[in-house]
Amino acid sequence: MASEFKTSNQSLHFHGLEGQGTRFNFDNVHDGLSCQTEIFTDVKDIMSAVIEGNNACILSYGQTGSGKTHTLIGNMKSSVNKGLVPRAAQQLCQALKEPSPGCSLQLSMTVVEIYCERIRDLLVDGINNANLTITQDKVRGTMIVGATEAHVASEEEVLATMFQGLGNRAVASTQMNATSSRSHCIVTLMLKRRWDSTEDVAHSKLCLVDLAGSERADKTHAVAQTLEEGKLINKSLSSLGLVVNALTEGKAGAHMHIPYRDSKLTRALQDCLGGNAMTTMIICCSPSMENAAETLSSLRFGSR
Ligand SMILES: Nc1ncnc2c1ncn2[C@@H]1O[C@H](COP(=O)(O)OP(=O)(O)OP(=O)(O)O)[C@@H](O)[C@H]1O
Repeated sequence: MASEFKTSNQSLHFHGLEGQGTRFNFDNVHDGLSCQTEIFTDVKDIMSAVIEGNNACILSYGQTGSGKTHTLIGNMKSSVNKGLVPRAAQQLCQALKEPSPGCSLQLSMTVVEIYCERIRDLLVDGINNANLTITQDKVRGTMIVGATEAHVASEEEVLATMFQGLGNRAVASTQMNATSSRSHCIVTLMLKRRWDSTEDVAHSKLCLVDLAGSERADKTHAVAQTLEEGKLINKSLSSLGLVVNALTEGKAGAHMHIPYRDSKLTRALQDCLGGNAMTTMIICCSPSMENAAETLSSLRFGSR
């Protein structure tokens, strides 16, 4: 049985559980009939910000199987159903061809995952890179030390690199999704701008984050390793929520400590979440009544 969603452009009335239902307001709300082109339109300001030199982040949040990877990657065989990463790649690669006068642009990318609070470079095989560290570079901002940086110049190169990385991602079969993502996967597209006359450089980046599923352990029938993974996933998602809360309250005027260092996820995304960076979180929801409790929890997370 399906949960009941009544949606308008910016609000959603969710009536999946007992009671009167709950209304949520978001910048944009899409139902099952929306296509990927519409979702990309919602993030067009983010794309402009990155091309103009700011950092940005798009996070895909939701329980396992709710469509996070679908939203970011989509169906490559159909131009209508391509996800956000190929669309962002296309737009950034187009920008490479149209630099401002006296300026040149270069694009590079990293693909990493955070699995059980350990950062792994997905662009190399093997376990030697299984616990990379994070540093704060004076010029480039938050960096993952030792992550392979691939130079890319076309959408095809971005996608080939991304799929090479995704092939190495940690997945497990849970009761809710046969190939459930058990890690947070971060695809970072980095734009370097260089002025010919002064040789000055400026960096901006877009982090596209496929978060691990926010499921409850009892629903997935998780045992041992999967259960431990689940606990760490939930802990890091909760840290993300606390950082988002602190940033929102900080904007309201209070001088808040932002707990970026409480998880690898928030530390890795530090300069794409706060300051002048633009952040969009996409909350993916299951239409099934069976998942109503998770859906409500995801909607509450997104409305912080
Ligand atoms: N809006 C959609 N339209 C068509 N198919 C979808 C949609 N959302 C999800 N799916 C399909 O549902 C399945 C699960 O989706 P997906 O892998 O994106 O979930 P997920 O949230 O990333 O799960 P996990 O956290 O377990 O990795 C996939 O086969 C995907 O193609």
